[in-house]
Parts: sequence; structure tokens; C-alpha cells
Amino acid sequence: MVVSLAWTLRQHFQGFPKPSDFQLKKETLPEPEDGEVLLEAVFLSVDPYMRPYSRNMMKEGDVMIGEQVAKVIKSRHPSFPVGCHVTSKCGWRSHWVCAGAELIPVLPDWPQDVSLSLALGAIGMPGLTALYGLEEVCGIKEGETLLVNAAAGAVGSIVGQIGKIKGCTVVGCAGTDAKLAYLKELGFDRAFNYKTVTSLEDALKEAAPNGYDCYFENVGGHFSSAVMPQMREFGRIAVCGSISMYNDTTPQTGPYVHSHMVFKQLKMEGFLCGRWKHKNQESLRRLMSWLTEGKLKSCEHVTSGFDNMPAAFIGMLKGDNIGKAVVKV
Ligand SMILES: NC(=O)C1=CN([C@@H]2O[C@H](COP(=O)(O)OP(=O)(O)OC[C@H]3O[C@@H](n4cnc5c(N)ncnc54)[C@H](OP(=O)(O)O)[C@@H]3O)[C@@H](O)[C@H]2O)C=CC1
Ligand SMILES: CCCCC/C=C\CC(=O)/C=C/C=C/C=C\C(O)CCCC(=O)O
Repeated sequence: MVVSLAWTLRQHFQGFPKPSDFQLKKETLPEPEDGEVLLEAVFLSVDPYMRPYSRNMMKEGDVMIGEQVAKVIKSRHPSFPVGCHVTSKCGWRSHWVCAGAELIPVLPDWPQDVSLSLALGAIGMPGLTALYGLEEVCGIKEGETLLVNAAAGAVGSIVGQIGKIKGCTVVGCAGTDAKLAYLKELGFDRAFNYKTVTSLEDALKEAAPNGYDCYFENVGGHFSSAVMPQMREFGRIAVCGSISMYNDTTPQTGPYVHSHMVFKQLKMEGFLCGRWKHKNQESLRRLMSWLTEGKLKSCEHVTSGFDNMPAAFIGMLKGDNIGKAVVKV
């Protein structure tokens, strides 16, 4: 019998998550039955969605939600032999027994020199989010000007690079100068530190005097309000998330942004990457091609040790990371 370690939500988050909100539990797992496998976590993802989703998807005591790359260490399923790698949404667990039907095989022909952790980042949900937000929601076209905030994050860093691959002018913002240096390395045309500029409005204007055709919104709140007046006519906004609000204990107030929506006939569309999951295999191959051709770079913030899942999650939300945060077991 295998004893699995699992991080559970001891109590719902109030404001910013605290280490004491989590509790590490042990669970003795059954042997896999016909059609089942025993998984051992290799990389686990920590993502912003876990903060808002925990409130409405979880109850206290539940194992934290999340995706991981796992290795099959026992198998009674013909499609998942011992030694193969899969992605699983079994949460913050070190080991798990589940049916093969719950597993997603890692993209076939995974290049030997590409870390499997990228299945949680550039060649996984964040990469797909960036691709779908730009192609399916923004319908971004060559020559357009793109703005992305949280630009050095798992999603934003891929958004900017895909914008460059598509021949656009790309403006990004982030909260440290180290991240700005990274954005420049990735090929962003302009990047600014929203925490240190004297005026967000002026920084946006200086970066793109003629305004923005596409805005990839990761942050929300007052940032959104500052961008609206600088959108170009018939601009498109991919509302990917609003991370500036996830840890609020009291809702942010701000000017009503939607008047700009109406008068400039802006398209602002919330989306969840799962809408295009029917395209995932084809899209993951496209992302992998860009990566192996050197057109797409991936940066990871790797934390070692299953014990450090809460610290990795809190650090990710605090903005400690450049790129995609994963935990290596
Ligand atoms: N709709 C969908 O299907 C999906 C949506 N998302 C959303 O995309 C966004 C980015 O996710 P992801 O790239 O994985 O996150 P990352 O953790 O990789 O990056 C998030 C970054 O957001 C910035 N940030 C955090 N708090 C604030 C704040 N208060 N104000 C401004 N910036 C802040 C930090 O960077 P810095 O402050 O230095 O810029 C942080 O590093 C999130 O809103 C997430 O919810 C992600 C995946 C799928
Ligand atoms: C306070 C308002 C919050 C609004 C937006 C919240 C989150 C956006 C976001 O980050 C969405 C992420 C979606 C991730 C998609 C797929 C998954 O891997 C996990 C989804 C949860 C699950 O079904 O397990």
C-alpha cells in the first residue's frame, strides 16, 4: 500500500493565503483495480485560479485543486504502462490511484530536451490560454499593437511572444525591473514597471501613442480602467483574469469602465481556455513547434519539495516568480 501526501485547505482563505490555511495530510491508497493506475507526482502546478476557485469549488478539508505531471508507477490500464507520464487534475497530492479515463496523456513525441514541467506551462493550460485569448478572442492580426499585463507570468510571457510571432507590436507590464529585463529578452517592444511609474496612463500613452488594438487582461481593477480610454476603435480585449482582485477582502471600487466599451464598440469577452479544448492536441503541437524552433521560450520558477507547495502557491500569488511556477517533487 502507498501512503499519499496531500495538501488540504484547512480553512477558506481570507485575503492573502497564509501557510496556516493549509494542512498536510497522509492517505493510504488502495491498490489499482482493473482500468486504474497508481500515479506518482513529478511536477505540480500552482496557479492563480486556485485562489478564487477554492471559495466556490472546494469545502474546508478538501485537497487543494490543481494539475500535475505524474508518472505511472503501477498500472492495470493498457493505455498507460508503468513509466509513462500523464497530466492529472488530482490536486496537490504526491500519489494517487485513478481510472485511466481521468488522465490526459502528455503530448505524444515529447522532445527529450524539453522538461515535462512545460506540460503545466507553455505547452499546457497557460500556453493554451495565451494562444486562445489572442487567436479566438482577440483575433489578433499582424501589425496590430498588443498590451498584456502580468506580462512576465505563465500566461502573459507566452502572450507577448505569440504577439511577436504574429508580427505585432507588443507592450507588457510587470512589477519588478528584473521582469522588465526578461520581457525585453523575450522580444517585447516596450515594457514598464506599473509599480514605479508615476502615472499608469502616461506610461501606457508613451508605450503606444496611437493606442492599443488588443488588450490581454490578466489583472483587472484600476488597470483596466486606465487602459480603456487608450484602446483603438474596434479594439478587442481578452478578459483572461483579474488577479489584482483575487485576494481582496473588500471589493475594489473604480470608475465604470463599460462606457468606453459602448462608445468605442470595444469587444471585451471573458473566456476560459476550456472552451477550445477540442483544439488542444493541435494547439499543443503548434506551441511545441514554436518552442523547439526557438520561437518560444519558457521560464519556470521551480520550487523543490512537496512540503513546499503552500509556500510556492503563496509566492506565486505574491508575484515572486518570473514565468510559470511549478513544484518539483
Ligand atoms: N481564463 C482562463 O482560462 C485563465 C485565466 N488565467 C488568469 O491569467 C492571469 C495570469 O495567470 P498566470 O500567468 O498563470 O499567473 P502567474 O502567477 O504566472 O503571474 C501572475 C502575475 O500577476 C501579477 N500580479 C499579482 N497580483 C497583482 C496585482 N495585485 N496587480 C497587478 N499584478 C499582479 C504578478 O506579477 P507582477 O505584479 O510582477 O506583474 C504575478 O507574477 C490570472 O489572472 C489568472 O487568473 C490563467 C489561466 C487560465
Ligand atoms: C474574482 C473573479 C475571478 C474571475 C476569474 C478567475 C479565474 C480565471 C482563471 O484563472 C481561470 C483559470 C482556468 C483554468 C482552467 C483549467 C484548469 O486546469 C482548472 C479549472 C478548475 C477545475 O476544473 O479543476
